[in-house]
Amino acid sequence: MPVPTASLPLPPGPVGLPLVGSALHFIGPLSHSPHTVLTSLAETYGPVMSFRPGMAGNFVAVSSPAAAREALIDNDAALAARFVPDVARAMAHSSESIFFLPSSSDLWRQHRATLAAHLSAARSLDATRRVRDRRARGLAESVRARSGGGAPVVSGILFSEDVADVRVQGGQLFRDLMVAVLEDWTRPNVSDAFPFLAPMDLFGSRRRVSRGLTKLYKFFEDEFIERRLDSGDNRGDLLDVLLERHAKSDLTRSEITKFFTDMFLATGNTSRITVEWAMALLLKHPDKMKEAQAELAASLGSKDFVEENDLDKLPYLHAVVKETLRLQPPAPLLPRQVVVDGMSLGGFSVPIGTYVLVNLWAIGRDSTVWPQHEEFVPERFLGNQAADFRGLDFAYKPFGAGRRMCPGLDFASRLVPLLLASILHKIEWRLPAGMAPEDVDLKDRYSMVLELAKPLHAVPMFKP
Ligand code: HEM
Repeated sequence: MPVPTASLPLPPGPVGLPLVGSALHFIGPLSHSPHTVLTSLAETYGPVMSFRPGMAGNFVAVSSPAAAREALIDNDAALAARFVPDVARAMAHSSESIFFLPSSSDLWRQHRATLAAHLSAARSLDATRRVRDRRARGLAESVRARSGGGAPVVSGILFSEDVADVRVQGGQLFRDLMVAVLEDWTRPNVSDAFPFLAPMDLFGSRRRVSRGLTKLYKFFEDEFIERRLDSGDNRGDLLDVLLERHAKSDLTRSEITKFFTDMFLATGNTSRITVEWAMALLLKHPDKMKEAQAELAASLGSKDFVEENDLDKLPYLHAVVKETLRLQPPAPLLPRQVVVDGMSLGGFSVPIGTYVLVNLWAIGRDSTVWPQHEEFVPERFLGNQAADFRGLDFAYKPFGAGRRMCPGLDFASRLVPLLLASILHKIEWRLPAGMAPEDVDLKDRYSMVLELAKPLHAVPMFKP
C-alpha cells in the first residue's frame, strides 16, 4: 500500500542562510557550474536532495539513475511544467514556447506532434537526408578550404543555423542577433533568485532580451516567413509544415516566430556543441582520434565526402559521440516543476510548486555505474545495446526521457555523427604550435548549453 506523502519527510539538503538560502553555493566562479555544485552536494546529501537558491522557491536535485527513472517516468505527468527564467518572460516568449509551456498545454502538444512527424518519422528523415548530406559536405569543404593556414579553428566552424532543420538568409546579421540574445539569456540573474525584484529588472537583462527578441522575431518574419510566402516554394521542411497549419488558422504568426526562435536559440546549439566537445576530447586523446579516422578511411576508401548512408559502417564514430554525450551532455540539468499535490521521490515528499532538476551530468559520471567514470573511453559503447538513447538504462539519458524527451533525438543522432565524420575524414587536425594534447582545456561552462569554457583551437590539414 503506498505511504501517504504527507507522512514522508522532505529531502535532505544544505541548511540555507536567511534570505539567500543556499544561493552562495552558486555565485562567483561557480555561477556557471550548477551541475558540478549539485554533484558534490549530492555526495553529502544523497541522490534526492533539496536546496533553496535565494527566494526562487524550493528545488530538488536528482542524481542517480533510479531516482531519475522515478522522476522522468513514474512522475512524468506530475512534472509537467518547467522552471521559467525571468528573461524567458520577455516579449511573453515563454507563454508560446515549446520549452516553457507545460506539457498539459494544447500548443505544446501540437508542436510536439509537428516535430514527431517531421523530425522522427522514418519517411521524413529519409526525405531530409539530402539536406543533411549537403550540409555536412559544405562543412567539410569550408574546413578543407582553411587547410594549413590562417587562424586555428574548431569552435566557431559550426553555428546553430547549420544544425537546425532549416536555413536562414542573412547569416551575419542573424548570428549577431542570436549572440546578443544568448549573452543575456544565459547570464545568472538576480531576478531569478529573488523573484520579488523581477519587476525592477535590476540587471536590465529582460529589457535587453526584449530588444534582441524584437529584432529576431522581425528577422524571422521578414527573411524567413515572408520570403518563403513570396517565393511560393514548398520545400516540405518545418517552415512549410507550420505555414500550412497557419493557413488553416491552427497557428498564429507569433507562435511560428517563437517556435523558430526556440529552434535556433537552443536546439541547434546542442548539436553544435556536441561536435565541438567530441573534437576537444579527440584532440586530447590522439589515439582515439586515430582510431576514428582509421575507421573512416577503411570504410570510405577513396570516397571524398561522408554521407549519411555511410554511418552504419562507423561503429567507433558512434561510440565517440555516445561517450561525448555521457561526459558532456549539452543539457546537463533537466528542469521540471511539480504541478500536483502528493508527489514523492526516493521516499521523500516533493510538494507542489517544487522545481526538480535531473542532473544528467552527475548520472553520466556516477562511479558506481560507469567504470573509469572520468575517462574518455568510447570503447565502452561498442556493441553495447543497453546504452541506447531510448533504452531502459537510466544511467544514460543525454536526450532526457518521458513525454518531454528531446523531439530532435532521431534527427540529432543522424546529424551529429555525420558532421563529426565530415570534419575527420581526410583531415588531420594539428594543435597550435607549442600545444600538447594534455594542454587541451576541457573545462566547461553552463549557459544555455554546456559549452567549452575556452574556445577550442586546432589547424586542419587536408589529406586528399
Ligand atoms: C546532440 C543533440 C541534442 C541533445 C543532446 C538534446 C538534448 C535535449 C534534452 C536533454 C532535452 C530536455 C529533455 C527533457 O526535459 O527530458 C531536449 C529538449 C528539446 N530538444 Fe533536444 N537535444 C539535441 C538536439 C535537438 C535538435 C536537433 C532539436 C530539433 C531540431 C531538438 C529539439 C528539442 C526541443 C524542441 C526540446 C524541448 C522539448 C520539450 O520541452 O517538450 N533537440 N533536448
